[in-house]
Formats: sequence, C-alpha cells, structure tokens
Amino acid sequence: MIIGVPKEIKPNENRVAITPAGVEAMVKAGHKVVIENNAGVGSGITNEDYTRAGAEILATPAEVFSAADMIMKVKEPLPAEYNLFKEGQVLFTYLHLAPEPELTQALLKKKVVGIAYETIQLPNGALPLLSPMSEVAGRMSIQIGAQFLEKHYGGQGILLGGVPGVPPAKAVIIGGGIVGTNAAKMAVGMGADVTILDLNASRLRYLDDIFGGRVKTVMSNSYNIAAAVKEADLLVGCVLIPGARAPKLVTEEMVKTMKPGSVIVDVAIDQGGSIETIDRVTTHAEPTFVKHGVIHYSVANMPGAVARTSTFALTNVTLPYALKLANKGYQQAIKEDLALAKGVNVIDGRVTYKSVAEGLGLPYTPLNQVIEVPVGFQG
Ligand SMILES: NC(=O)C1=CN([C@@H]2O[C@H](COP(=O)(O)OP(=O)(O)OC[C@H]3O[C@@H](n4cnc5c(N)ncnc54)[C@H](O)[C@@H]3O)[C@@H](O)[C@H]2O)C=CC1
Ligand SMILES: CC(=O)C(=O)O
Repeated sequence: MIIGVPKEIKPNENRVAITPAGVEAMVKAGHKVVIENNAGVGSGITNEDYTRAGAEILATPAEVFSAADMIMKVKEPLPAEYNLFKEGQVLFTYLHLAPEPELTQALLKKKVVGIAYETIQLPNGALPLLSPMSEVAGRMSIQIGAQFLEKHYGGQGILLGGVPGVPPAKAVIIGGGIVGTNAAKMAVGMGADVTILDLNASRLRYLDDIFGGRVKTVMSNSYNIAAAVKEADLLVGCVLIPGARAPKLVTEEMVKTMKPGSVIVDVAIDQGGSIETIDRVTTHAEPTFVKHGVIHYSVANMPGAVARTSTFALTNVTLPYALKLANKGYQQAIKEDLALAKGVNVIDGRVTYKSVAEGLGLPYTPLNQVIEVPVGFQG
C-alpha cells in the first residue's frame, strides 16, 4: 500500500502524522511512504530523517493525495484539501465531523473511507487515539488559564496557587475524563482550589480516590454548574459524548455571573464546544476573545502548540492501527478489530457513525450494511 502524509495546514498546526520510526515500520512491512516536503519540520523532523528511514518526499499536497491509497493526517481536512481526495481513499485522522457539515459532504461525495482517531473505541469505552492528545490539552489548559489570569493578558491579576496569606484561584473543570483528570493534576500541582463536575458518579468516585481529597467532586447538573461557574476564576470545559456535538452546559447567563477577568478554556471546542458564549473556533495566533468581561479561549488544536511532544505521543498510538490497515487492507482490518470498526465515520458515501449522522441531520447507515464487521460489533 502507498501511505501519504501531507503537511498540516491548520494555523500553527505543527504536528505530523508519522515519525521516522513509523516510516521504517511501514517500509519493513512492504509499504511505500510518501511525505510532503517539510511536513515534519514543525516537530523537529527533517526531510532527511524521513528519507533515511525509507520515505520519498513529494513537493506538493496534490502529489501526496494523488499517490496514496491511505492518507494519514493529524487534523481534519480543511477546504483547500477537499478536492484532493480520491474515490475510495482511506483517510486516517482526527475528523470531528459532528460540527463539520461541509467536510462531511466532501467525504461523502468522494466516497472516502473516513476513519476518525477520536471514535476508535475499545470495548471498555476507552478512546486510545484521543487519550494522548487529551492528556496534552488537559495539562495545557491550566498553564494557558494561569497565563491569561495575569493582568497584562487582561486577567484578574491573580496567581493560580495564591501565596501564604492569600487564597488560591478557583479552577472549575466540567468533565472528569482524560482532559479533566490531566487538568486537575496540573491545577492541584500549582496549588489551585479545584472542583470537578461530571455526570458519571463512578468517575467522581475514582477522582476522589486518586486525588486523595485534594479536589472537590460535584455531580454535573445545571444547578451545580451554575453555582460552580459563578465562583470560578478559571473554567475548563472538557465534556465528551463520543462522536456527538458537545452539549452546551454553560449558558450565557452563567458566564455573566463570572468575575471580570476570569478565564474560560473550552477544550471541547473540537466537538462544537460546551460554552454558549463561545461562537467561534480561535487559533494559536489569536487564541482569545472577551465577552461579558470574561476571557474565552477556544483553540481546537491545542496540542499543535507543543508539536514535538504531541507528534510522538500521537504516533505512538496511531501507528499500530495504521500498520494494521496497511497490512490487511481496510476491509479485513475493520472486520477483525472492534475498536477500529468504531472509528469508521463515513464509507461508500454513507455516514456510519450514529451520533455524527444525528448531529448533522443526515441519514445513518449501520456499518454492517456496508462492510463486514467484527463479531459483537455494535454501531
Ligand atoms: N481543543 C483541543 O485541542 C483538544 C480537544 N480535546 C477534546 O476534549 C474533549 C474531552 O476529551 P476526553 O477528556 O478525552 O474525553 P473523555 O471521554 O475521557 O471524558 C469526557 C468526560 O465528560 C463527561 N461528561 C459527559 N457529559 C457530561 C456532562 N453533561 N456534564 C459533565 N460531564 C460530562 C464524561 O462522563 C467523561 O468523564 C473532547 O471533545 C476531545 O475531543 C482533546 C484533545 C485536544
Ligand atoms: C484531539 C484533537 O482534536 C487534537 O489533538 O487536535
């Protein structure tokens, strides 16, 4: 199989979908890897690093898309890439289709086999290809929040951890999954007063255990969210219903109750966001805007800012699945792997992931009506 890796084009997206180790593994398995010129430089990987591992460098994204049977990317394709897909091409990347109707239509039109990193799901519910980036974004959310709380960034001028004699800032985290847990680790480490809300009581119990009483856990409902938001100096939004648009849990009225110069970091923005006052996706170049006196941060590719860490963390987990797809072909690989089958969002011009179809108001086709699925697969 020919595997193509274009350079990412989202603003300040410096990650790349394969490392030289991945190239070497693909080539050893009998595949060819073509990589766009300088695709790895943002992550500190040169063309020569790739060619030494056995890849071929191509000058343009058009050449990469045209040569490849499978495209490996990091972020969802942008409009400039929509016309580059080939019919039946496998696209293995983060897709986040629920808030992306135009991208979804482009993939359906070209009958692309769209396998989304973020919906590959193990039988125990874990999302192994989302987790490492959630770890990165969760940890970043607190350092970003701490920075924007500084006066010269427009914040209240408070130190997250306080100092002896002055109380710490209040960090409120909505969603106690991978992002939320990693945010809490950083916030606790920096000495903040931390509250986590989730609607999964078992998860709250787990968080209470691992943090040994250093975080407050609260059941997520609109009453408790309103009370916590009002107190928050730093609010981190990180809920997820896999594949679906994020629910708007924090209303505009709640945001109005926050102190001027407080900060909201909506990590769940890649699934449409969970804060009503966030009406736009921001970029690393211009990451914030102010509404009702509150600083809003809504960058959808946060890990792109720490590209070297993120590229290696991401490719550690994507490579085994990419190898399986390349070695067996997508039909056989999907038929044999329950987690991979959960990753298929679009195939043969149909949407095969239910919450994506529901979110976009498009017809849903169960995956088993399109290709063979593993025994026990539930779409
Ligand atoms: N902006 C960015 O650069 C990045 C964004 N993300 C996004 O962050 C979000 C969270 O990801 P993970 O932590 O990995 O997901 P996860 O599945 O580990 O955790 C989500 C948590 O949200 C909870 N939840 C669901 N509905 C809720 C509600 N109504 N109230 C409170 N909690 C609720 C779930 O019980 C779960 O504990 C996802 O949308 C993910 O795509 C992840 C990495 C980077
Ligand atoms: C998860 C995701 O969207 C990212 O890492 O950019």
